[in-house]
Amino acid sequence: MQTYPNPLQDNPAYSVVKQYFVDVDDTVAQKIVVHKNGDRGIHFRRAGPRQKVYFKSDEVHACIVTCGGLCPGLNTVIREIVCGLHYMYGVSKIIGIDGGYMGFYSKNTVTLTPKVVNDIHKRGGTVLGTSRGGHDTSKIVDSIQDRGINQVYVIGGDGTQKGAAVIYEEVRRRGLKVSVAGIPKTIDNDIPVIDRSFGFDTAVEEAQRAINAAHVEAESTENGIGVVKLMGRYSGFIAMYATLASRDVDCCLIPESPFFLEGKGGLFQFIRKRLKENGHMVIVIAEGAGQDLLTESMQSMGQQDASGNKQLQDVGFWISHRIKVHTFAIRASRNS
Ligand SMILES: Nc1ncnc2c1ncn2[C@@H]1O[C@H](COP(=O)(O)OP(=O)(O)O)[C@@H](O)[C@H]1O
Ligand SMILES: O=P(O)(O)OC[C@H]1O[C@](O)(COP(=O)(O)O)[C@@H](O)[C@@H]1O
Repeated sequence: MQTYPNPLQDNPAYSVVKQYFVDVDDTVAQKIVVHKNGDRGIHFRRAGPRQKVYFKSDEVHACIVTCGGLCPGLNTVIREIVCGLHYMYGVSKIIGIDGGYMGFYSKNTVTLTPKVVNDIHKRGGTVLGTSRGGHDTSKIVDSIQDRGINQVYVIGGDGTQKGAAVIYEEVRRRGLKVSVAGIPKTIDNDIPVIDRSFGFDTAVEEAQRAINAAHVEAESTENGIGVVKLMGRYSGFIAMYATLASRDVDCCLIPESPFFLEGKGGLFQFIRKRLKENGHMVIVIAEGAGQDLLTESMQSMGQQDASGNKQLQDVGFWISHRIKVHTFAIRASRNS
C-alpha cells in the first residue's frame, strides 16, 4: 500500500522531538508480569503517530459517529479528533453522523470544523446524538461508499466496537480503501489494557454528591440508612472508587463479589452491627450487584434493549425494600 510522509514531520512542535513517532513494530504487552518459562502473552500494537501515513491530507474524508450509552467526555473526544485532524494533519473534510449507526442511512450528517466543535467539550452527552440497535452493515457501508468517506472514527462501548469490526470486515470484503478506527468508551473503566477510560473520573466525582446527600440524610435520623445505587452493570469500579474516595460509606456491593442477606456474614447482620455501633450507615450498590438474589417475580427474564443488552432489575429499589421489611420485623419483635 502506498504511504506518505506524516505531515507532523514538518511541524516544528513535533519534529524536534525525535521520539515522538512510534515505531511500527512497537507493541504493548497485555500482561506486565510473566513467568520466566511462560509465553510472552498477547501483545497489542502501540498507538501513536507513525513516520508514514496511508492518506494524503487532501484525500481524507473522515466521519465520526457515537453509539450506545452516554459517557462524560464524548464531546471532548469528538473535539480532539476534529482539531487533531485539522490542525495536525491538514484534513478539511470531516463530517459527523447524526444519531449513532442508524444515522449512516437514515439521517443527515453535520459538517465538523474546529469552529463548530470549539465549545462542545463544555456540554454533556454527545453533540452527534447516539442510539442503540440499527446496525445494518450493508446499508452503513453503502453510505460510507456513496459519501466517499475513507476514515471512520467510531466512539462507543463493546457493542459499538463489535459493530465497527463488522463494518471493517465488509469494507475489506468490498476492497475499499477505508480505515475504521474504534475509540473505546466505557464509563465503567473495565478495559484492563488501558490506564483509565475517559468519563470514569467524572462519574466517580459525581457519585460523591449522591453519597454525601445520602450520608447527610442517614445521619439526621436515628438508625438512618442511606442507599446509593451507582452505575455498573457488570463492573464495580465506579462504586468501589466512589466508596474509597468518600470515607462515608459503610458497605459497598459490587457485581464481582456475591453477597447474601440473611444469616451469619449476611448483609442484615452487618447492618444491625453498624447501626448499633454508629446509629446510621450508608450503603453503595452497583446496579449489577446482587441480581442473582432478586426473586423470580422481579426478574425481567429475556428483556433486552434495542442493542440486545440484557435489562437489569432495579437493585436499589429491591434492596431498600428488603432492608425496610427486615428492620420493621426487628422493631415489631422488640415491641411484642
Ligand atoms: N454484535 C454486534 N454486531 C454489530 N453491531 C452491534 C453488535 N452489538 C451492538 N451493536 C451495535 O452497536 C451499537 C451500540 O451498542 P450498545 O450495546 O447499545 O452500546 P455500547 O457500545 O455502549 O456497548 C448499536 O447501534 C448496536 O446495534
Ligand atoms: O441505563 P443504560 O443506558 O442501560 O446504561 C447503564 C449501564 O451502562 C453501563 O455504564 C455500561 O456502559 P458503557 O460501559 O458502555 O459506558 C453500565 O455499567 C451502566 O450501569
